[in-house]
Amino acid sequence: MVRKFDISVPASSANIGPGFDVLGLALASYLELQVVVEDESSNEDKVSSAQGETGQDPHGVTLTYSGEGEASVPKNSDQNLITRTALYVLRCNGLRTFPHPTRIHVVNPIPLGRGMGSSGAAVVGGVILGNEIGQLGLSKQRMLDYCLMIERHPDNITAAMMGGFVGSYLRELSAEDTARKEIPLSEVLPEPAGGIDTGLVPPAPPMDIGHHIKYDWTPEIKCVCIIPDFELATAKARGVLPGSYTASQVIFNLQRLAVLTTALTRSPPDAGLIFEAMQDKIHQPFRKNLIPGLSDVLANITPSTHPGLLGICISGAGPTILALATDNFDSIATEIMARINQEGVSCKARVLDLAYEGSQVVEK
Ligand SMILES: Nc1ncnc2c1ncn2[C@@H]1O[C@H](COP(=O)(O)OP(=O)(O)O)[C@@H](O)[C@H]1O
Ligand SMILES: N[C@@H](CCOP(=O)(O)O)C(=O)O
Repeated sequence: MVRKFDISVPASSANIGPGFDVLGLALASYLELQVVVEDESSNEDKVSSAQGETGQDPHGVTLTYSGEGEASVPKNSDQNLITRTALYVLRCNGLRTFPHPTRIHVVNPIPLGRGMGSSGAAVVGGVILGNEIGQLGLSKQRMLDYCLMIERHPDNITAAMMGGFVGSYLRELSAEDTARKEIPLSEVLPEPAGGIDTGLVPPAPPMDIGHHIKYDWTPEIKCVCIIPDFELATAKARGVLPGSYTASQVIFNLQRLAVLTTALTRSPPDAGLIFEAMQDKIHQPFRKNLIPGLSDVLANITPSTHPGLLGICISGAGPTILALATDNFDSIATEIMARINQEGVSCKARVLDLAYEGSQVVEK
């Protein structure tokens, strides 16, 4: 029996200024996994026979790619983030490998390492892939737990899984569950073992790690994404943040966060309110120097210089810059790009709507 299905997962923009590790917007640009499973009955330990037949992939998966990351991402199923994540989900649920043969074609429009949630989308796609391949029947809420074992900040993951404009937090866990959540990534996603199945069962996630709420969104607001032509690993951009903050820095952000989540639901949006509510003291001041031209952009492009603009922030960990706007999208993008170009960095712009629905599986 042949089963064919597509999984689509939206890009995302996290933080939106003051909501560091809290707010996420799902963006209408989708990572797509086109999956063909030719024999669903063979999901047993067939690692060695699969290896023998394909001669290449340790799990007998044919993984092909087009789009962003085509040249650079690993195509081996035990190295690729999407398939490693799916293997993690399968192994937590008593299945050792993919059914053989499995073919996966990835179409990826989300640029890697730019702050548009490429790794979050890959992790969400991988968890959904594991759920579908293993026919596990996990709910989206339970799948979020698996995602959060791999990417520990809930903002991108929740937006990519659930869609829309979301706020999320990680639940405080019991001592026992905290220990399980802190398990090193290498144990959750074991390093490639050259196809040798050690039989180890990875730690399953605690139940209900992340909670979220989906806010309304004013549909006339679009996301103008200015994407510089260089990668900034999220780990590096988290590495420049301080270990502690003053009360005034924290209060500054809390005040704005409380206003911003409702301000973005009102029509017509109040540009003066939103612009100020998108200011931040928790991450942007420390990351600014990693993005040439950003200080200039933040200081000089405002709703009074550019009607239609509502606010500007770093998208996720950067280097993409996110401008929320209701009008004049092209002129806002051109002005931001010019200031980044002045620093010798080229960039491109994309104007995106919100992805209201989040991740989806479509049977073919
Ligand atoms: N579609 C994908 N397939 C495989 N790996 C991916 C994919 N997308 C992202 N990754 C992995 O995630 C890394 C980028 O993650 P990260 O630094 O968090 O940036 P981003 O802001 O884009 O999420 C890539 O270098 C790659 O290792
Ligand atoms: N809250 C995180 C978000 C990272 O998003 P990404 O799209 O850059 O992976 C952070 O700011 O570090």
